[in-house]
Amino acid sequence: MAQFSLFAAGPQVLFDDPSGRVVYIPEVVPADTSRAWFAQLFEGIAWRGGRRMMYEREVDVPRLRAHFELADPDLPAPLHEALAAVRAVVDAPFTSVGLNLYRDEHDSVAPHNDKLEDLVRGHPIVLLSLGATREMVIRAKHPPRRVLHLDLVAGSLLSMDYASQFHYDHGIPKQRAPMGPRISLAFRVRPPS
Ligand SMILES: O=C(O)CCC(=O)C(=O)O
Ligand SMILES: [Fe+2]
Repeated sequence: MAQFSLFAAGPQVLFDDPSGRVVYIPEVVPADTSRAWFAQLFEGIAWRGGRRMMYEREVDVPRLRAHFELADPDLPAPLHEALAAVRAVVDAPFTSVGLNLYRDEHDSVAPHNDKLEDLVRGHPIVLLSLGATREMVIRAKHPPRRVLHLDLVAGSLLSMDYASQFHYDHGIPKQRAPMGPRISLAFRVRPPS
């Protein structure tokens, strides 16, 4: 089971019950480090757009993405360092990192749970935020439909356990106010393919 081994600025347990455990941990990465990682990843990653079907129409995925296996010998240096920072706080044998780039307030990720077939039971998904602060909405799938609005600040971690993916959706909604770019790094323990 994943365990927290070190609490930088103090974790905020958003919920921890049979429906799942979700914990926000601010200030895990110092501001100058998270700025440097952001700049290196923003410039250095081969970001990909995507297409998906929506209401029987193909549309752009409203953000850019990238993905690495953590065992990749070509893993970019900031991702190595970010993995070490995450592993210092969340003790799970992460195997992959998914990167999302929200270019501005128009980019988003629709409410979803992470695909269970991409996750090993018992291990959390951990999101490390860089760049602009964006709001995450976490909403229970079943009544009473508890809703949490959470600001994901640069340098923070959000850990969502496996069970929470059954019971909650999470998303990053579009905003009206102008926003700078944000990068999130989603560390996962994926089953061997
Ligand atoms: O950008 C985020 O913090 C959330 C990303 C996410 O939910 C995902 O990649 O599955
Ligand atoms: Fe997700």
